Amino acid sequence: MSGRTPALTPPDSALAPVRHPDAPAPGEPIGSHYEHCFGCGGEQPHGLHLAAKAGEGVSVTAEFLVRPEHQGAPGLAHGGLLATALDDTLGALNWLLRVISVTGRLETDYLRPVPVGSVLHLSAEVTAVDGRKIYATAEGRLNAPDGPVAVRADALFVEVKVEHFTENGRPEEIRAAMDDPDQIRRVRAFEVNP
Ligand SMILES: CCCCCCCC/C=C\CCCCCCCC(=O)SCCNC(=O)CCNC(=O)[C@H](O)C(C)(C)COP(=O)(O)OP(=O)(O)OC[C@H]1O[C@@H](n2cnc3c(N)ncnc32)[C@H](O)[C@@H]1OP(=O)(O)O
Repeated sequence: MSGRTPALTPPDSALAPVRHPDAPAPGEPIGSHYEHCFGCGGEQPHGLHLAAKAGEGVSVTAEFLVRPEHQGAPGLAHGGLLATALDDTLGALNWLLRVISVTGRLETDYLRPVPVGSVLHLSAEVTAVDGRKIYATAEGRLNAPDGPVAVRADALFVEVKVEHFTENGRPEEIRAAMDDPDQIRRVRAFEVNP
């Protein structure tokens, strides 16, 4: 059973998404937006270590290996964690639009259990843009890009300014991020957005 609520249906005024001219080329790794991100950061020992790549149009793909740390039921991935995988893959779409946005709403369908040891092959694409609202969809397939669909999601991301992070985050982490030249470089990538 799956269906999209009205809040996730783009209005008639919504536009088709436009790939930014400086978006990473199809197949190019996108890299983590923050090394301590639970979804894609390299500095989170129990994190998903999600590795995303740019796709065609305004789309991305990503993979993650389900490890014992990710269990909910014995031998199976936790559902909230699978939502994290979908959410983080959707977040990588920011690099295709060159817009900073955060999840406003995420609706997830769980279609099959995901065993530990599986590789979840994720894909996400922006379907429409209406002002600051970015409508997107994602799915995760078991063990191959054309494997059975285990999870899927519809989402609304909302464009924000960098102050969303600097004004709301805990000062310790904000200071550390500001002192990290790699982090500043990642944020600067968005400042060229027309
Ligand atoms: C030096 C520092 C370094 C910083 C590092 C920067 C690098 C970062 C780069 C890239 C980041 C990528 C991150 C990826 C990680 C994966 C994604 C996540 O997990 S993000 C975390 C989870 N999400 C939140 O924590 C959002 C919490 N919510 C909010 O902050 C606000 O509610 C927000 C921004 C979503 C909206 O608040 P408003 O005040 O700005 O705007 P309003 O007017 O409320 O909404 C705008 C439009 O969106 C609709 N909208 C908002 N929320 C909605 C909802 N839940 N359902 C339906 N529509 C919604 C509204 O109805 C409105 O629509 P109408 O313009 O009136 O047509």
